[in-house]
Amino acid sequence: MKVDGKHFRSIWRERDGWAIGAIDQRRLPHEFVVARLTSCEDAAVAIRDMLVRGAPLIGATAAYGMALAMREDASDAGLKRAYDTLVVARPTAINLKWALDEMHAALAPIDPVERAETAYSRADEIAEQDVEINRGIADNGLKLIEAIAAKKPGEVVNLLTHCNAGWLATVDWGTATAPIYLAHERGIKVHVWVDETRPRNQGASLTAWELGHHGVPHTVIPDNTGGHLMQHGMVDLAIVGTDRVAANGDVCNKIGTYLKALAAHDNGVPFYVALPSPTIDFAVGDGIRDIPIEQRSGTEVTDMTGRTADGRLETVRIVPEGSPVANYAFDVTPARLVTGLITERGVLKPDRASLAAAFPERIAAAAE
Ligand SMILES: CSC[C@H]1O[C@H](OP(=O)(O)O)[C@H](O)[C@@H]1O
Repeated sequence: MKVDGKHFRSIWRERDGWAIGAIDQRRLPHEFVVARLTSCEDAAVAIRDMLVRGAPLIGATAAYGMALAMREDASDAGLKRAYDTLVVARPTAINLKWALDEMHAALAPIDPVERAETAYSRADEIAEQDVEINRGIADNGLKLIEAIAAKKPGEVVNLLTHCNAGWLATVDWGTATAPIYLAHERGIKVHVWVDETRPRNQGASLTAWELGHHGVPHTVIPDNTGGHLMQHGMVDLAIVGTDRVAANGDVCNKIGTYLKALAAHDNGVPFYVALPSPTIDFAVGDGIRDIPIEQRSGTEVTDMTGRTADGRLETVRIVPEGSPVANYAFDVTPARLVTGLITERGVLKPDRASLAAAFPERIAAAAE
């Protein structure tokens, strides 16, 4: 999307045709730094350390990581090593394994001499497919915003989102933000309550940054504010992203999503989840039981990094030395709390039958 009027994507193939450029999201919002990935290991570290993050972008990065790997070693052993290196970079977003399986399916059957070129072509396809899918999510989610706007002509449609499911979490457009950007571009008055999303602050640092640079009105709020806003009729619609949707419609997303869904359910606020179909894991029948929840370093909770009054970036500790810390990166919202799933093929009920009807080819693949 736009950064000060200039169009950017979150990841791209460099002009040299082989290195990969990506926005280093750890440096935002204070610095706009572009990283250059030149090896499979670079791609794996970028995913693990959250230089890139967000389920679809993790998938695209892994795809390009396989392409970088094929430049290094296109043998069968090299292909397996690349897959095994990348697949463990982060455990929760299913897009990582989905992309690697897509790349493996394209590369394993062919002559190693053809693998590097084929890998870059398939990775490009995965990236372009993400943009196209998210544009479809925008169209389908826009209808929900338009329906609310029609009931309150001339007034602002107030949305709430959690974490960053914006264009920074994908190759472009975002998932939860895609309908918001399209509504804004269509002249609908929207305003977004942006959950700061402790401990990594993806909302405060990333969603606020991208909405601001695209000119979308928004307000950053502490994570615990959403319920109060919903009680007072200040949220018309909640839209979040997801890292994995189980076949039964359970939704895994950034920690705190479940609590927001409970508040929305209690206050009759529509709670939608926006996702591209690669985020659906038909192999998982029960999200709460089966989806692995990543636990990250405690320093993400004990420390905070920000800009000092004189412009320096500093990290400070906010938790007493010696206090134990737990850092669960995701939680699972049961399908019963989800109003609908906004996908590229329409807005679906969060249940097995609806997902299978919309994506029969994915059911067949999961059964193989
Ligand atoms: C469109 S997927 C975005 C999804 O990914 C985020 O997690 P992380 O920043 O740890 O990669 C968060 O769960 C978002 O909803």
